[in-house]
Amino acid sequence: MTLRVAVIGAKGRIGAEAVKAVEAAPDLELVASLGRDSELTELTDARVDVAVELTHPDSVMANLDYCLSNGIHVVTGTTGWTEERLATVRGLLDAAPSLGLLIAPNFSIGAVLGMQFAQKAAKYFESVEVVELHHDRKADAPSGTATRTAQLIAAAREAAGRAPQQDPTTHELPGARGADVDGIPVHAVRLRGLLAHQEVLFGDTGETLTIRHDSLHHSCFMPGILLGVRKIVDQPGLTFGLEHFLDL
Ligand SMILES: NC(=O)C1=CN([C@@H]2O[C@H](COP(=O)(O)OP(=O)(O)OC[C@H]3O[C@@H](n4cnc5c(N)ncnc54)[C@H](OP(=O)(O)O)[C@@H]3O)[C@@H](O)[C@H]2O)C=CC1
Ligand SMILES: O=C(O)C1=N[C@H](C(=O)O)C[C@H](O)C1
Repeated sequence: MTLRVAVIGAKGRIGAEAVKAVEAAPDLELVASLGRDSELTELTDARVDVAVELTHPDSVMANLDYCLSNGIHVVTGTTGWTEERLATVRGLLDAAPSLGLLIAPNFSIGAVLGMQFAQKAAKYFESVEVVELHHDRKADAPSGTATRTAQLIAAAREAAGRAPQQDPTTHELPGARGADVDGIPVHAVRLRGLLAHQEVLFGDTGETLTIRHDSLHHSCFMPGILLGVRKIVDQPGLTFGLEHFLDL
């Protein structure tokens, strides 16, 4: 069956790449491309099966509300997820139990593997810090990927019975030690010329381990997006993270 797909945020950096990827996929049909000035009713007019939502933290909730209230599955990579927002989308899904929603902090297979490796390493090291580096037009900090990575590391440390990291710093300029995500310091670099990069630094007596991933072109996110589109139609409810659709 050919899936009827829309891209919301079709003129953006990742959205424009997603348009090309969907058009090139033999089992998918691009039936709508929406920008900031488009009407969401275009989605229902075009009888969309799956919407790929790649916009902005300020607009994602309204887009998901429309889709999930109108029988459309969603794959989104937009950032800005909080517990409160997740509770809202769970409510929308409860009212539409046949629909699926994939929220993927990162669609790149390498980045997902990097997060998994970091989660695995977490219990073995006393110290850990996350450094994410992105292009200078990024709307949010820290990145969705870094936030998720830190959350996974913190959960793995807690499950292993590791005490929170001690930081003896008493004199600092505000921000010098990064953001605190569940007890893990996360540092955000913004630099023209970069795309999306992350280093997870682990340290313990006499050794360090660095897990680094580099996204060099937006094409790296496309296999994950296409996988999400194909899988989400058979996966009702909320799926958080592309790893759930991979054989890891
Ligand atoms: N999960 C992942 O793997 C990835 C996630 N991302 C995330 O995706 C999001 C988009 O990133 P990026 O492409 O770099 O950002 P861009 O700013 O390049 O693109 C966003 C696009 O969405 C459009 N837009 C804004 N509001 C709406 C709306 N209400 N309806 C429709 N379109 C809208 C913007 O229009 P206009 O140009 O008029 O403002 C713009 O074209 C970010 O949250 C980013 O972090 C990015 C890369 C990978
Ligand atoms: O804005 C971006 O570019 C990216 N956003 C996502 C994030 O915040 O983690 C994914 C990737 O890092 C690119």
